[in-house]
Amino acid sequence: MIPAFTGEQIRAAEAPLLERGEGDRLMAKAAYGLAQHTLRALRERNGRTYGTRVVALIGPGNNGGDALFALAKLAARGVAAHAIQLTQRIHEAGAAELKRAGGVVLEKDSPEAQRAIAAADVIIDAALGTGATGGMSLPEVPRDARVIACDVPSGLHAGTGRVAPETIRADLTVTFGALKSGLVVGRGPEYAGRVEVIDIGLGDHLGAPDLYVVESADVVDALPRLERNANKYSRGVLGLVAGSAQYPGAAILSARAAVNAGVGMLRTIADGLTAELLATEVPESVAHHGALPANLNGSGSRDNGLSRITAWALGPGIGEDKQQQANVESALKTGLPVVADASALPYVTPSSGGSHVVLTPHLGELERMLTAAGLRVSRDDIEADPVRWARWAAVSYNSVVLFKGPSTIVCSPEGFTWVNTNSTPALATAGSGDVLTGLIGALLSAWDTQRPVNDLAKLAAAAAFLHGQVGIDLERRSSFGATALAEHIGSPLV
Ligand SMILES: NC(=O)C1=CN([C@@H]2O[C@H](COP(=O)(O)OP(=O)(O)OC[C@H]3O[C@@H](n4cnc5c(N)ncnc54)[C@H](O)[C@@H]3O)[C@@H](O)[C@H]2O)[C@@H](O)CC1
Ligand SMILES: Nc1ncnc2c1ncn2[C@@H]1O[C@H](COP(=O)(O)OP(=O)(O)O)[C@@H](O)[C@H]1O
Repeated sequence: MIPAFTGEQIRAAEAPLLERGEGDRLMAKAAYGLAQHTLRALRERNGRTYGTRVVALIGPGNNGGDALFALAKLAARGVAAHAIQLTQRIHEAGAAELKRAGGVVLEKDSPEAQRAIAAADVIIDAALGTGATGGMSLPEVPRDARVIACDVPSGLHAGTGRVAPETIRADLTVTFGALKSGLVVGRGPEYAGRVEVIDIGLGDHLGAPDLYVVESADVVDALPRLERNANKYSRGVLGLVAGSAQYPGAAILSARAAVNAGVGMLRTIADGLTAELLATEVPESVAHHGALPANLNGSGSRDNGLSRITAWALGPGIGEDKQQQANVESALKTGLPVVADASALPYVTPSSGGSHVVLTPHLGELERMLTAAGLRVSRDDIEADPVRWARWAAVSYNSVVLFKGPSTIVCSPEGFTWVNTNSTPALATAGSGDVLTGLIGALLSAWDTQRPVNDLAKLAAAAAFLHGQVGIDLERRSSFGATALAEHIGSPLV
């Protein structure tokens, strides 16, 4: 897990060091890291560093200071180093160091500045750092220049990932002290490009992180182990309430994903066309036709095998089907681990959530969930601060909330947050969420309900990582749809 922090948290960690007079040392480390990555970008782009051209956009604060010291180091290596002064005041010691090293400071609107920008191999964006959220006019940057953001792209909110209209897209963000949350959620990944973290020695001063980014090692830890003496029941039996006359395909996708993710047994609850298709397309599934008994925990379920079910996956493709809606309600009453998606989400109420419940809304569904919980929130509000609203949902529904999107945000009701950025826009295809539901369902069917809810949230985040990894792997070969995703969903598990 990679810990990520808000801008406020980073500045709080920095404060005692600044009080001890270590500000210059921190800035020197940041500048060194920025210079090293700029040299690497120059070598990649131009095959050399000597004689190349770097322009830095310099704002009024320490962010500009970092870049001025970095430019000075580049100038000393034979790089033509130009600082564009965007504000009346810039970091004085940094500007002096740059001039001493042979670099140049240019006025923002001067013809020299425009020429320097047009000829730049690399542009360093150091207008604003974590101390600001935009409102500064920035020059246009040429398309063929590499853009490196200093700490954060200027105007990007380091905590939320919200961007100002003028924010420039970077190819690389060199960030200092620790990863910032805003670089991995919201619009952050789109604007930050690749992110490199430079250790500047904040170490012990950093408190508990704002959130964690999931890595492949976390996935290995989170997945259930296959025991030598396993049998199909001990591996877990997933009850899948999915599909309707209108959307039978969603049930097929979820069922296929659950089977390929290694569920011990899949019980599908469906009728009509969905049931017929499941019988041929997913022969591993064991069908239950007709309505579920309203009281599944009562006597009578043993005969039809429903009592063997260890977890539920609810919602893909049930649409307006009344019987399937009633089945969702019956399944929720069992108190078994549940993943609820799509049309099942409205049946989870703020009081019926629980520590074994994973809710998987996309943006529109999250908005509806929050509204149903009595919170006044719009899509725009959620997009401006997705972590905040995913947390509100997790707390309001006392459930794990996995908020799907380009970055998937997973919150436990205890306040911990994990983010998956291991994904590709190729996953934005109809049915992709149904596959995720099947995968989470398969993992949940083997879930030990004695384990803490935070571990359940980690499991859900691991599922998002796997789903993303399969998308990335498939995309390398060709474009793909949800059927291929379901077909390969187990591939990173082996
Ligand atoms: N946090 C750390 O551990 C370290 C931080 N460093 C750098 O320091 C940065 C934070 O420094 P600062 O707090 O000085 O913040 P910034 O460099 O982000 O600048 C904020 C300043 O910009 C002004 N400002 C904001 N919006 C403006 C606008 N639209 N037009 C004109 N001026 C505007 C503010 O009044 C404030 O003075 C970090 O991003 C990082 O680059 C480094 O020096 C190394 C250590
Ligand atoms: N731009 C994107 N980049 C990466 N992943 C995405 C993107 N858009 C959507 N996804 C992922 O694709 C899946 C879509 O799920 P969902 O919205 O429920 O679709 P559906 O209901 O059609 O199955 C989610 O896992 C989501 O995280």
